[in-house]
Amino acid sequence: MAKINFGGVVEEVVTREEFPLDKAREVLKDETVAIIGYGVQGPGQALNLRDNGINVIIGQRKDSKTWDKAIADGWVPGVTLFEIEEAAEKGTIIQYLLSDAGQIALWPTIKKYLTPGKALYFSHGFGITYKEQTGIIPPADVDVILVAPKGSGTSLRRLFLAGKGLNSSFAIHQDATGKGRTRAIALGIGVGSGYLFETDFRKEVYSDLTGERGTLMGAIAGIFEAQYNTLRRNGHSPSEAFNETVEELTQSLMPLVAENGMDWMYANCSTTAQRGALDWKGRFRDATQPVFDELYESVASGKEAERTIKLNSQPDYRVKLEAELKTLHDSEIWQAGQAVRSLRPENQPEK
Ligand SMILES: NC(=O)C1=CN([C@@H]2O[C@H](COP(=O)(O)OP(=O)(O)OC[C@H]3O[C@@H](n4cnc5c(N)ncnc54)[C@H](O)[C@@H]3O)[C@@H](O)[C@H]2O)C=CC1
Ligand SMILES: CC(=O)[C@](C)(O)C(=O)O
Ligand SMILES: [Mg+2]
Ligand SMILES: [Mg+2]
Repeated sequence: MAKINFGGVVEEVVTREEFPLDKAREVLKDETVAIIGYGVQGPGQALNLRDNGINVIIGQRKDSKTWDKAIADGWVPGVTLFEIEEAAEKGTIIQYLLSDAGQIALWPTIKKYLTPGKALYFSHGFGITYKEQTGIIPPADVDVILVAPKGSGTSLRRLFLAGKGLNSSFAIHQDATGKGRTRAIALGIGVGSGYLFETDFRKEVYSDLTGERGTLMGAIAGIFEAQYNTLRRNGHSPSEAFNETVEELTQSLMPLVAENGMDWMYANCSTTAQRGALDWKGRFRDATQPVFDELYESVASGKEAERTIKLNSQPDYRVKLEAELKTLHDSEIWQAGQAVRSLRPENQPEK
């Protein structure tokens, strides 16, 4: 493992340099990787592994939209695309990439195919960590490993095609064969990760649930709405409010942060902006800190898992979820956004 200094803390991580793709191919050459579920992570990981020369098959319900999507992506029924049980039987490594609620529902089925020496792979610490609630307790004679790409399966695939990659965490819950660790790292490299950092299943799920409920998705949407509302209530147009809240952030400022950090983004803004941002940053931190602490507590106590399982296991969960997403879609801020995006130069018809 490479020792890298992360802001003064030295961590041991796996880089693509020390664990190149050739090594991953060598480790996995006799394995059949069965990807169970073809939702968001499934396609991203499966296609990257396939393009990297790993032997991959897909397990997916036949009467589903994603079965057709798998065919469109080049998976062949009876050759590389199977019903879930058949794929689970054929796989030596089972990548369990159903939704977290789906994993609970299908566990009794999948468990049957976990014969000694196989590996069970997750991209989330959820099922194992909250085992009292999920009932997912693998047999002792299989490897139980995790690789969790830090981002959407859609980005995992897009970045791979662009010659880039997302970073992933990896973890070993059980190394029954003694090959578990190498299997996990090889798969992490194979799915197209940037570098890999080690974690455990509990830390993975605690950080993941906090991140997506927090700055990555929940907090950012909430803070967008709050600022947008303030501007609108004070007479600003949707155009002005949206540009000043979202468009400028995604189009101009966050790419600068991604490239070279927050201080560099600040340095490329006016001294007026820098003065104000430095003055207000602490206020926002202090106002949200209690919310983040409450969120972490809700994750660690299992409350978030309980709510997710309960709501996502209801037969009509998709209808309800889609209604909520539609409300978000139809809200003024995101409708204004649609209009703003349509006016981007690259979205204008060529003259
Ligand atoms: N969405 C993402 O980009 C990320 C997801 N993850 C993790 O990866 C895993 C998979 O997540 P997603 O790809 O988002 O899943 P998803 O919500 O897209 O569902 C994946 C598949 O599960 C199938 N499914 C759901 N319930 C089922 C059931 N009862 N029986 C049979 N099939 C069922 C669906 O047909 C779909 O093909 C989860 O553990 C998630 O936390 C990790 C990192 C990012
Ligand atoms: C994309 C990702 O890693 C998330 C936000 O944690 C998820 O989709 O669960
Ligand atoms: Mg995540
Ligand atoms: Mg997540």
